[in-house]
Amino acid sequence: METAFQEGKEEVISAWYMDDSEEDQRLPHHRNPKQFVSLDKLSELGILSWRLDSDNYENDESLKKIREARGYSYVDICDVCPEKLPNYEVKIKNFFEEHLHTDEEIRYCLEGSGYFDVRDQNEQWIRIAVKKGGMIVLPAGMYHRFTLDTDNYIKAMRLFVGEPIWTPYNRPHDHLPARKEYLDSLLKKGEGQPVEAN
Ligand SMILES: CSCCC(=O)/C(O)=C/O
Ligand SMILES: [Fe+2]
Repeated sequence: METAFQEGKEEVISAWYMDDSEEDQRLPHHRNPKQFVSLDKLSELGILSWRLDSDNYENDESLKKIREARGYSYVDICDVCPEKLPNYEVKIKNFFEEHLHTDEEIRYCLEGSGYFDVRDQNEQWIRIAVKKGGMIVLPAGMYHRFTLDTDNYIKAMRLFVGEPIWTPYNRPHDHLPARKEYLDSLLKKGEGQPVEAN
């Protein structure tokens, strides 16, 4: 099974700190100079990632192993683009509201691309670009948001343990047990304390 980063192959998952401009959410929003974020840093924040063979997702042993190991019994596929997603404008607006879920958010990009934005331990936005073949898991209780990029299309597999619960809890929902458990997990990894600026 491949990690999301493979030497010599195009990255299917990359991440960077965002600027704070109000420009179109679909733009990359790099800082100047660019400040990339490693997959190790994402993993410290509780985010898992893999590179998978999206042309063979129906018979992919690596995907089967991940599903078995993590109990991802539910799968569906959703197209996010103006032509295919009913109620597109409302949904796109809702995806980009900062929110959390009480379960993991598991997405596997089969075609197209998109941005998942998360916050680091200092509340700074990190933009995670997911392309064809990239699969990510955002932990339960982690605030995040999603937007398409300027290509305006993603075909994503959504996975879940058991019957899916898609409810987004818009920020602030800090009293939820899932939020507390997420913050505790960061503390245990030594990631919970804000880093003092010099
Ligand atoms: C790429 S799937 C659409 C985004 C989504 O389902 C979600 O919950 C974003 O936070
Ligand atoms: Fe979400």
